[in-house]
Amino acid sequence: MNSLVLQNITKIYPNGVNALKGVSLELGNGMFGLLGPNGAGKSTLMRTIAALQSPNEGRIFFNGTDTIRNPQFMRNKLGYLPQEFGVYPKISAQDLLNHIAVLKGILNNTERRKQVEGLLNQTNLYAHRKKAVSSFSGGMRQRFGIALALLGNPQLIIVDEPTAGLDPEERNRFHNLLSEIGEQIIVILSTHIVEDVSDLCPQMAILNDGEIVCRDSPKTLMKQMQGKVWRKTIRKELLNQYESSHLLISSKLVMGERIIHVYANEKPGEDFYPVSVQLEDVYFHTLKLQSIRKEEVAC
Ligand SMILES: Nc1ncnc2c1ncn2[C@@H]1O[C@H](COP(=O)(O)OP(=O)(O)OP(=O)(O)O)[C@@H](O)[C@H]1O
Repeated sequence: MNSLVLQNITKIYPNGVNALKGVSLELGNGMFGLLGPNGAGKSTLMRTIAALQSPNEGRIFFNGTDTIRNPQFMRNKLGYLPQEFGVYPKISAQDLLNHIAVLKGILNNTERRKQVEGLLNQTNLYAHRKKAVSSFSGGMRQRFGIALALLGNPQLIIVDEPTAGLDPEERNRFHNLLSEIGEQIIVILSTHIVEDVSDLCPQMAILNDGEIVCRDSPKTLMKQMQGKVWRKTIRKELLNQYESSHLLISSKLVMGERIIHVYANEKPGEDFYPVSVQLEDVYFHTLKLQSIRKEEVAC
């Protein structure tokens, strides 16, 4: 069993942005979802875990080794699929994988060929192995990114915003791929897409404004809110009114109708109906409570 322990990670960029404010987390094998809005600090945290940048304070242990003091230990064990890959060279998928495998220290030809072919198969790219990665679709690039990340049998995989921009079919394929690899090692999935976490991750945390504001299993979090989320269809001009009189956690258009979800211990009024709680309710409720707390502190 692998273990990743973060203790009190703080990151302040040179421009003064305090992107992480004392983040502590403990993870074991399996898929872990790190959910948070844009700017919450997810990529900063992923880059810090990946030993691509140092925190100002705090410690990180992977399988007992301090990886801030010994970043190479982490780099040898890590597969990282960053949010943006930059520009791919115009060489074939197979050649690029082969090249990176050499850089990762897989020098034995037979072993390298076996890994490269295995990964092209696993990511469903074998038929496209001779094509340039620069000609791949978004979904194929993401799967190729996973193949790159898996070279060298890493013990920890970090995927940062992997499904943004993928169509539903590619997203599904990508999910299947991730869940296949997620059992024997630690996989951290950093995303602002709630469904990615609810579909894939038995454990999760919400990061908001540089702080972990909740950490549990999606199941437990949803269960805690069961019976306390209510739905109502309203006229759109009444939205502000409901916002000031209820703890409104979300409002969206469904087939042209404005549907609101509110949090309340008891039925909050006429025409409200109980909702089968989804992770999205947990997420928006958590963010809403945070913003209320911040407003109270500011007053
Ligand atoms: N290199 C940097 N220098 C200065 N500030 C930065 C740098 N990288 C990120 N930030 C700032 O740190 C905060 C957290 O950014 P980060 O990219 O980690 O968040 P995120 O949750 O990954 O968001 P997104 O999903 O939009 O990428 C933001 O305010 C961002 O502007």
